[in-house]
Amino acid sequence: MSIMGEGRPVLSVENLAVHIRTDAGVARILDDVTFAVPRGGALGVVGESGCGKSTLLRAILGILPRGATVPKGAVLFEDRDILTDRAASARGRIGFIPQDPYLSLNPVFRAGDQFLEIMRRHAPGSRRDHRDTLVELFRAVQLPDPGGALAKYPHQFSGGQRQRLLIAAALACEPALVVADEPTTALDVTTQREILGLLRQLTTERGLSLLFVTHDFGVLAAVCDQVAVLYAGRVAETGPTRAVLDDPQHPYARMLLACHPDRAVDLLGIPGTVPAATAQPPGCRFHPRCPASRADCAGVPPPLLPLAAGRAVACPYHAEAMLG
Ligand SMILES: Nc1ncnc2c1ncn2[C@@H]1O[C@H](COP(=O)(O)OP(=O)(O)OP(=O)(O)O)[C@@H](O)[C@H]1O
Repeated sequence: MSIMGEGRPVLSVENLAVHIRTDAGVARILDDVTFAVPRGGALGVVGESGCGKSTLLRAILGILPRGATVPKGAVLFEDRDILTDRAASARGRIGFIPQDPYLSLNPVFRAGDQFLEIMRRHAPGSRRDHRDTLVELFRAVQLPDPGGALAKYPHQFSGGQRQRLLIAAALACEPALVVADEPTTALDVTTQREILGLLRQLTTERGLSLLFVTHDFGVLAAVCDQVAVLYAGRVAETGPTRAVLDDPQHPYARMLLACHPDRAVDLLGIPGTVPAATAQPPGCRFHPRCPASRADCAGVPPPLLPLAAGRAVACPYHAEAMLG
């Protein structure tokens, strides 16, 4: 079922569960996660530290850590399950923008050589074609002296310029989907705003779909038209970003937004903590912290219930909770 938009989504995560065996028991990191990235749209996954954002990205990129199992679910990229269908390998078709531009470039290779090597492996065309594409992309991401940038080493760029380089690299193989992991966390606020504007502009101009992971509602609102709010490895709420931010339905989303309407996501000051992945409570994983919880919230985990206008909420009592 597509809950996010019309037409066939470029990426559909369906009922995904990811477990990792640890010395402390099985970490049930993701459970029944369902959302879709509409073709040409931008979906943000937002949640507190430890809610499973990185694990979700790893599943989508096919790089789950050793010991991880997927007891349930599918990750459909252009209609093929990239978890089980090796031929559906998404390499080159999913561009990835990592969190930290300082750690993500090899310091001993020139920028051009690093990216040309990736393109040699994943993009059709000659080295000359790839060079032309890169220079065009360096111009598109507004790097000074796009031609000269090919010959520079990473330390010769500023932090913001390195993030521009990585955006160019993510677009180099003409991906259908760009996945970004908090790509502006390491940057100052002004540079952050510029990079987010650029990312939004480039993905819109090129008709690309974007999956954006963040812990920051302000960043989410600047980039994404759809949102999935994660809590302890489950989707609490999904829908159009503006509607969810203006009128959240899940008690967790409401409490988060009441704390920090346009800043980082965390529930500091609200009793309890995010449960450890090896000790998830039964039923609704938020119920021990939820002021509206009832006895049956500790029973069966609540599924996402469709609401009007493309929204869905994993709380059968959301309407009553609104009154409380
Ligand atoms: N390899 C692993 N082995 C055991 N537990 C893990 C492993 N990787 C992650 N976890 C646990 O899974 C949960 C989710 O972790 P994950 O890194 O996916 O969250 P996150 O939302 O990306 O957090 P952050 O924003 O802090 O990076 C956490 O409780 C974490 O401790």
